[in-house]
Amino acid sequence: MSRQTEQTRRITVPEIAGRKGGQKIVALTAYTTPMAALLDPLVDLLLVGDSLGMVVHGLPSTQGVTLEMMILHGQAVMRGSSHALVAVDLPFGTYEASPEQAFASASRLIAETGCQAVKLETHKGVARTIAFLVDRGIPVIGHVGLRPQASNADGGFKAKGRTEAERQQVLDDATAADLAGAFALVVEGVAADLADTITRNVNAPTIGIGASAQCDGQILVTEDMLGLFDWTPKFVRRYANLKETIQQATTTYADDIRKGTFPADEETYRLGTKA
Ligand SMILES: Nc1nc(=O)c2c([nH]1)NC[C@@H]1CN(c3ccc(C(=O)N[C@@H](CCC(=O)O)C(=O)O)cc3)CN21
Ligand SMILES: CC(C)C(=O)C(=O)O
Ligand SMILES: [Mg+2]
Repeated sequence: MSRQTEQTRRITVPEIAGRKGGQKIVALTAYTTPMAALLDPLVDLLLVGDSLGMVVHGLPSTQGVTLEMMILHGQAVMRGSSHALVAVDLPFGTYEASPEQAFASASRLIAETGCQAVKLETHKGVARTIAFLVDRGIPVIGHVGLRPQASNADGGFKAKGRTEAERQQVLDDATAADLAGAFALVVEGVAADLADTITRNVNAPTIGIGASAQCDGQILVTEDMLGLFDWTPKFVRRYANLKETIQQATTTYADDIRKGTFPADEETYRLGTKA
């Protein structure tokens, strides 16, 4: 047996690509080493999403996220994981100008973090950039439908598929990314029947977020799923209430300090004194 098969081995790009119509892809976002370490054995794919700008840095949108931020968090997630495939988002302004700009940014993400793939928000014009990266050995996940980096142009975060023209646009974006060689497609915030049509019409597995259960996998922002926030998009299911857990723990900690019961004897060093 080779050393690699004895140890845990990361899920590969071809393994995720091969999940079309098969076992569902389980994906979550991760931004830090400890969270990555907790999620890693339980999921197939960890995404270092540019949502980290909003979720951990308090920005109002994802447009202020830099490549340096993505590299720092990508490195942290790689240190905490050994099983899941790790993909990192290309942030706003680091790939749209040209395929060459995209290659420079994507190759830095791969080289400096060790991640296996990059994700970019895609419309028809980005398809030739996807082909350019894929031709040069960089696996790409496309992201269609609600594109948070386009929130200024869209007038906010708007679900897609309200008009026939919009439905055709999103389907064209998805088909173009698929033909350009994306190995998976995130489909965000689209009408369920449109997500189904996309899933049936592309070769790449689709990973839904606010899309449809017919997608080949699902992703959520981990902090949303764990119940850290009061408001979340409609598509989030809360699987825990960490906000309440953290507030209760902190309230008890504060009470103990104020009462003088923390730290106790067993939490205190009594080192004695040597002669
Ligand atoms: N915490 C968090 N979760 C996310 O899923 C997420 C982020 N942050 N930041 C980056 C993007 C932004 N996302 C968003 C943000 C807002 C809506 C939103 O307002 N949705 C409305 C839809 C309104 C409509 O019908 O068009 C909703 O009510 O769900 C959706 C996705 C998804 N991403
Ligand atoms: C929500 C996912 C798909 C994402 O792009 C992000 O976290 O930035
Ligand atoms: Mg993103």
